[in-house]
Amino acid sequence: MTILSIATVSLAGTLTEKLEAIALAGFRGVEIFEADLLSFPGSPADVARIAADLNLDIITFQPFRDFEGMPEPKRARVFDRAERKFDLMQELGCDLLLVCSNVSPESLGGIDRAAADFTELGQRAAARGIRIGYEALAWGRHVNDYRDAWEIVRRADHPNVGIILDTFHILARGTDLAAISAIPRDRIPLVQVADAPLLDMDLLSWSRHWRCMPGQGDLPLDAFMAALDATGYDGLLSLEIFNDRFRAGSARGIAVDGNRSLINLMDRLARARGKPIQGIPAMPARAECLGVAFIEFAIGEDAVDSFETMLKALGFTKAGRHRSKDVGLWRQGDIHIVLNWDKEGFAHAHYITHGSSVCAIALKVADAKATMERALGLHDQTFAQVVRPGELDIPAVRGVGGSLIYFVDETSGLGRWWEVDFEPVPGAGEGAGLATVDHISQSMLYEEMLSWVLFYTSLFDAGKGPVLDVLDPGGVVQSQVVENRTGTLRLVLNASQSHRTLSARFLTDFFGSGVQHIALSTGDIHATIAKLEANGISLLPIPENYYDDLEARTDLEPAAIDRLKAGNVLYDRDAGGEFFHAYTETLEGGLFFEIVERKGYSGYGAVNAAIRLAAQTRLAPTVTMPRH
Ligand SMILES: O=C(O)c1ccc(O)c(O)c1
Ligand SMILES: [Mg+2]
Repeated sequence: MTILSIATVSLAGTLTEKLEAIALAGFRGVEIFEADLLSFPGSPADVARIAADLNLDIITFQPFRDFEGMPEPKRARVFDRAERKFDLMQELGCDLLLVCSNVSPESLGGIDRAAADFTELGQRAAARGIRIGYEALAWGRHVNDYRDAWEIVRRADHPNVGIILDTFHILARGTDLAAISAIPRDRIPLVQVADAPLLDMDLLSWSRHWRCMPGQGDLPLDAFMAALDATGYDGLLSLEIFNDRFRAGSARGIAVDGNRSLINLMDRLARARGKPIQGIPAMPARAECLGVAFIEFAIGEDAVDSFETMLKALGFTKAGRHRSKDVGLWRQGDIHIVLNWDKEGFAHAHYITHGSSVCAIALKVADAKATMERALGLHDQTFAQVVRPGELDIPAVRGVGGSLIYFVDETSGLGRWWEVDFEPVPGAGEGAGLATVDHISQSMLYEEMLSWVLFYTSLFDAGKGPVLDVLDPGGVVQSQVVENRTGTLRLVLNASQSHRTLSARFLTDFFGSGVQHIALSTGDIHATIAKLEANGISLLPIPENYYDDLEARTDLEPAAIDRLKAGNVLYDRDAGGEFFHAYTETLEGGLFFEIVERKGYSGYGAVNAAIRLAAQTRLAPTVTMPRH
């Protein structure tokens, strides 16, 4: 049966905090890193007790370094050191020692020499009821390939000596996976799992700082899992993630992410092979997002007038009044905006914490119940509040910054949410040509970004784009897209390590992560902008220099450039077509809208982001409006 585990090195905190977070996140096993034990103010037996109380198995003690191929007299000393660690492991109640391949310049190569060392270590370990797992580090001095490690283990020919496969070391070097299926599964005591973004850097730094949870990076983990599955392996799967951000994050949050990432990985494998995996509960497939049903703003009573005025100016019409609460529904094209200033319930709590802001996003899915089931299976945080008679109970999970993501579908009646909850308000305005929500951009803490990438891509049938660096006058902002193939789910996640970027200042002003901008689509950006301007909406002014450069680097006619300039419209193009976009000036609270027109284009205008950020910074250099 598959047992999920994690190495203590993956998390922040003291050893006790780590163990508690690991147990709470649903892991059954833990790998104790030596450094965590050395800094623990108690005996190994104390650690064993804490783990037992938490119902955690200490599956491995690691790493044991620079063992094989040492010349005498070092060789004798290495065996003495191993015996000391066996003592410690017995106290710890752990029977598997991870030996990683030797990196010492003093070590001698030679497969038979290494094999002989492992035979002897196996004999000594067996006398203590201990097993040895040999792992090839990608930067090992003589052994850096799992195929060589396996040959050594095979020749050592001792039942207590096996091979530990670590996805990072194998995939980072692009090692061929075919040889995995030739390893008997009972010779693999442990498989360590880690992902990583593709980076052009030395293997050691890449491994020690940039590993991440499966699904957060770019390594071909599905191919590895398929090769491993061919051996029939169904034992321990342990996350071993060296990552600077995770070490600075919350142990509990990162541990939950880890568990979620493994469940998601195994769910992918189960689907690929068409057979469930023992020990991993089956769950519905990733949900297809069919679009944004509505965006809900929690606002103060005193802000209702100004918000409604702004929505009107953007071309929205009041379409409904909530039957029992201070909530209004506004509509334009297929865009629905809910304004909530009720004094009770979730929205109010959100307003108290964050000020006027987006408190919920409702997404259309094929089956809301199945989506919720998957969310539960992934340990996503579900949400429920008191539902008054006559109101719909819309299933929801917690999203970025404590906001909600609602799921509505067409099959369960949830799709008619507005008819149930709202009294229609007659009359329709002419609108400004805005048709759909194109994308939603969320700003968050740098440490959170990978968590939300995993959250979205494990729950929804969506992928992630590359991490882009965007220059803000106050620093660098990292930007990553989460989107599905049809473009019905498009999110842009932003975070920065500087405190002076617009994205970071949004977090400070807003008391947390959240929606910073909403992009609305139009079929004719020039007509839409003319309407908005006539309605008194100020668009973000774009400097002349931008248009001079655009003229120099594109084949756009001068008249077309003049038109863009007049409307403060930015331009981009890709293989699919053209993109036009403009921004409203920033509203109270740091939120703004983007107006976009896509003509076959599938990106987000990232080349223009620095221009936009500089323009916004010029308009709002340091002070922001009070929020309450
Ligand atoms: O970076 C290291 O030294 C190291 C140690 C132990 C491991 O299991 C590993 O994968 C890497
Ligand atoms: Mg490892």
